Amino acid sequence: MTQHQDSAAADDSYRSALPDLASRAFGGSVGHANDELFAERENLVKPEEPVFQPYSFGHKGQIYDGWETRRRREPGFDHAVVRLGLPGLIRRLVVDTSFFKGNYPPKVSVQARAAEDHPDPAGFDEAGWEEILPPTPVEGHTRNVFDVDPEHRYTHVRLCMHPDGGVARLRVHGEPVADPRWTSDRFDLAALENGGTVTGCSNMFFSSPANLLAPGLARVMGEGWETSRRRDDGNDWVAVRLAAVGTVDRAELDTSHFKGNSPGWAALSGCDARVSDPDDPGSWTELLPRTRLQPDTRHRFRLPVRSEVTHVRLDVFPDGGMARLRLYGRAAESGMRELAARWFDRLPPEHARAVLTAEGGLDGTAVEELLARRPFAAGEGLPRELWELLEV
Ligand SMILES: NC(=O)NC(NC(N)=O)C(=O)[O-]
Repeated sequence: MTQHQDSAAADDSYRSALPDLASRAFGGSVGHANDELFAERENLVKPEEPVFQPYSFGHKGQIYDGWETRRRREPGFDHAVVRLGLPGLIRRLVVDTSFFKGNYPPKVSVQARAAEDHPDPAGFDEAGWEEILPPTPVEGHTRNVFDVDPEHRYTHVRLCMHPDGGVARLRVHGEPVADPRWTSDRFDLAALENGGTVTGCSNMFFSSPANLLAPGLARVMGEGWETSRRRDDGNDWVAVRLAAVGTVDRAELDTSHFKGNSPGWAALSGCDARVSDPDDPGSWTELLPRTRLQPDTRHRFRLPVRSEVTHVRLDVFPDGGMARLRLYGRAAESGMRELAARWFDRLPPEHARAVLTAEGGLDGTAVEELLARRPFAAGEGLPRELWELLEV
């Protein structure tokens, strides 16, 4: 684990660019806290930055935009359980104590676990938590950043304050890992929740291109991707690595909320990085020719070209903003095997045993043999027998 504060954290561009798996914007939820007398646990995962108004008192005391417990008079620690909106590999924790100056916790710790189905977070047994950040001192009114590298795919995290106090936000940056049992024949190969990721863009002055791949509809312009006004002859673009190699046959280009700043036109192209270099402009094939767009509209296009691609590039002309980009299609068999292996390899052993026994009906010996064969992602992907067993 490495701990640092803002400026050093910004240097690690890989971790900085990862989505916040806990964010409410992706469906994260704080399902349980042992105490929240001063300020509600739900504030922990709000996507917006915390705010503070001095001398604002409610019935319980000063109002804080965070999770705050009462002063503890007995031994112990306070804890809040977050269900990740996007289960995945956790790579950075941000314990943001903004505005908590005389009431921040001297130490925090974080545990994680992987749960099947939808258990009540108040009923989790103590034994199922794996520690990903041991009790560690934090500063008040500070974004306390911890880079971590746990091996497993987790669905829940627990923030502990030792012994008590208040935290404004908990950010859990990481790589989403899709559960292949929830993909269908045709699915959105670009979606963040399926494992799609932005690999580059020309400009992100007003808002991040990662928003294009977020679940659901954008509620406001700020929840999409917006570039600054271009004053040259070029055009803006974003490149996406798909969740799996496959063919894209439908695209949705959603300019909702972009009324005075929608692009005039857009085009899509694809590249198969298994056989050609995405950095070479000659590697890209047209999927959707340059097409007129309307402001504030969910455009749907059928794409005639059906070659297998690993990356898709959206060009907008000349600049502007877009709420969502959806790229529906079919994963190639090799792509699906790899996607499934990425998930299976990272299941904590107990979770993998539960999945194989419940869904696959395998006996104990067969289960242990399969676990001993991990990792599958480095080779051919998840073997067909397992694939069929799990009805992926
Ligand atoms: N002035 C305070 O912030 N006091 C207390 N907290 C709230 N929210 O009033 C406390 O004791 O931690």
